Amino acid sequence: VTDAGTTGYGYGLLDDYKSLNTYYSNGTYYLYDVTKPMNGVIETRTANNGSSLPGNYSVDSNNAWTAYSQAADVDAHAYAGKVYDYYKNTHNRNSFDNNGATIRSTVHYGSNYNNAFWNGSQMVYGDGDGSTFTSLSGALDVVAHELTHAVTERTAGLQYQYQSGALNESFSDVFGYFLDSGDYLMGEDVYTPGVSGDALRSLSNPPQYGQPAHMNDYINTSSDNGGVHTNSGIPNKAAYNTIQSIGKAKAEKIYYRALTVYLTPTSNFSYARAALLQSAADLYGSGSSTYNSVKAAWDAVGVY
Ligand SMILES: O=C(O)[C@H](CCc1ccccc1)CC1(C(=O)N[C@@H](Cc2c[nH]c3ccccc23)C(=O)O)CCCC1
Ligand SMILES: [Zn+2]
Repeated sequence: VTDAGTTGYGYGLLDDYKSLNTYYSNGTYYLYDVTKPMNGVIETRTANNGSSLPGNYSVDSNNAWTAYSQAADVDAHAYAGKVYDYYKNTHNRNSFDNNGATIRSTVHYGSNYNNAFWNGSQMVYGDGDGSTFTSLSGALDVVAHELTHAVTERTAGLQYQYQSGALNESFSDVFGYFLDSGDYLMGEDVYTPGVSGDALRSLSNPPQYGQPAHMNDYINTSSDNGGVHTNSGIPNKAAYNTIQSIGKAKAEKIYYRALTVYLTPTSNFSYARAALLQSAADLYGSGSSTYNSVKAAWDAVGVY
């Protein structure tokens, strides 16, 4: 058999069956998805619990990716494909650069590594320590969060500090919701596997996980790049208010337009309000109920 795109299957971290777009070459199957338009490739690799990137391709002998040790690879690959499809089908964006850039993930990064990140070139996922986290690629909202950092980097370029950094964080959480909109929680599928119902963050109730939900409670700090993972609660709450009043379909159009057309590297919360209002006006009219709902959403968190 010559080299070819193939379809395999496997089980994710929640023991859920997933079909996989794989690649066959010379007796080995790879997590290498060649089904996207304009040669947009999605590839998944493993660091084998080391810390050198990008690591080696995840491989299998028979295209049945059923070993538990492969579950993080299966989820990273399948979820990256889902996020690719979301940006292409909903926003007509072909990968994070809108030019078919290869989407690369590396799983099994580090030892008991309780985090994940976009490093400017690729997504990287730890396996967690089994108590605080399980493998972080096991959550679609986490994968969408990381890939949205790549989109933000190529569009608004929001600097990762203070208010622009909290906006950067918020847009990643909000698009995490757009992908995984069964709840307003962030990371619930991989956070504290031994505890059900908790999460890393909540868009509907940021204070539940130690985040402010109003400008009066903005945290002035230099840690975490100026509290980017804390102060994101304020724009996250505004996004929740917006989604609740106008619905997901309109909200995702407004958020994508603000991110790709109006926001800049130094945009602050007030500028984000203006960018979202302008996007609402562009798409639905400046006197529309949609416009007024976005205005009310930001009034409610004390950002004008
Ligand atoms: O993408 C991001 O914003 C986070 C990237 C964190 C990071 C940055 C630079 C180098 C290494 C890691 C990763 C995620 C995050 O929100 N991390 C938070 C919360 C967190 C996860 N694991 C932790 C361990 C200790 C403390 C905090 C955390 C953080 O790093 O603050 C996003 C979704 C889930 C994990
Ligand atoms: Zn982030």
